[in-house]
Amino acid sequence: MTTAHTPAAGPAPASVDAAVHATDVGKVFPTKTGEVVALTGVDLEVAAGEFVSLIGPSGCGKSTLLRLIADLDQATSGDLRIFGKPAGRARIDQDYGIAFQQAGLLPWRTVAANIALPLELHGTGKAARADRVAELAELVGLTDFVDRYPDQLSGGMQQRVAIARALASRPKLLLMDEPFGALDEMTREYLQSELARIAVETGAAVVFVTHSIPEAVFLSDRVVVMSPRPGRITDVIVTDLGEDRDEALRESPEYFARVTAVREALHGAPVERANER
Ligand SMILES: Nc1ncnc2c1ncn2[C@@H]1O[C@H](COP(=O)(O)OP(=O)(O)OP(=O)(O)O)[C@@H](O)[C@H]1O
Repeated sequence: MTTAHTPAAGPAPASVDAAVHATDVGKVFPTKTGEVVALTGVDLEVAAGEFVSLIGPSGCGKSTLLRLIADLDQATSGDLRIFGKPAGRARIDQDYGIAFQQAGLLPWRTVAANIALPLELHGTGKAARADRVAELAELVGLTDFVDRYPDQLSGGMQQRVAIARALASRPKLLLMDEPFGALDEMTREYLQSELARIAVETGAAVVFVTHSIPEAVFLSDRVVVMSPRPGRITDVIVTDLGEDRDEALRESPEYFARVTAVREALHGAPVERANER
């Protein structure tokens, strides 16, 4: 098996079906002490149903890129399309769901009512909402907890509620910024397995920001490596690990080889290109 690298530079071919299509995207923040170039020359295409992680040192622009995709901020230059639309249009159409490190649940609402929130905002009727909430609670393994309140749940369970809420409107794209960053290692690995299963079951594409190399490799079809000052993509590693992201994978030589490849790409060391031998 080979570890394939694709060059970070050069615009990807346009595809209307792509979940995300970024061409030469840049973001500059004006500050009192001068301009901060948070992103420059970002070319990235995330195919429908593809799981892509963004990894890199603090300040390399991972969250900024995710925020641009989510229409929480605007690019200074370049072109960004979500399923062929501008990010603002995709937001209105609820084409994507969002889950961040803080689950961000409403404490006065039950689990069911938190999951139902996007459906309420979308004007979904009560009966259809109840059906969908039951479906989502089952998907994330919280059927017995729908009447609980967030402060009665563990951190891992709260994140599962946040994932269910993000999936409520059946988005074909999930945007996740370190959703498991605050969890203990065992819960984290458990939720990684759950997320891998959910991504396959829903067919949603995922753009996932993380600081963890093993997490990125375990979950992703491709790991996008970024570098700061200015924030940019420096490498893209295809994991080629198939759809079965189970516990056996964590012990496999292929998995360790990809972890090593991402680590070397992050540290800027030349990685032996198996496909160029
Ligand atoms: N609103 C802002 N105003 C000014 N500078 C900003 C703003 N948001 C981000 N930046 C700067 O842009 C750069 C990229 O920040 P960003 O948060 O995207 O990095 P990151 O890779 O997600 O970092 P971390 O891993 O620490 O979360 C940093 O230099 C940061 O200081």
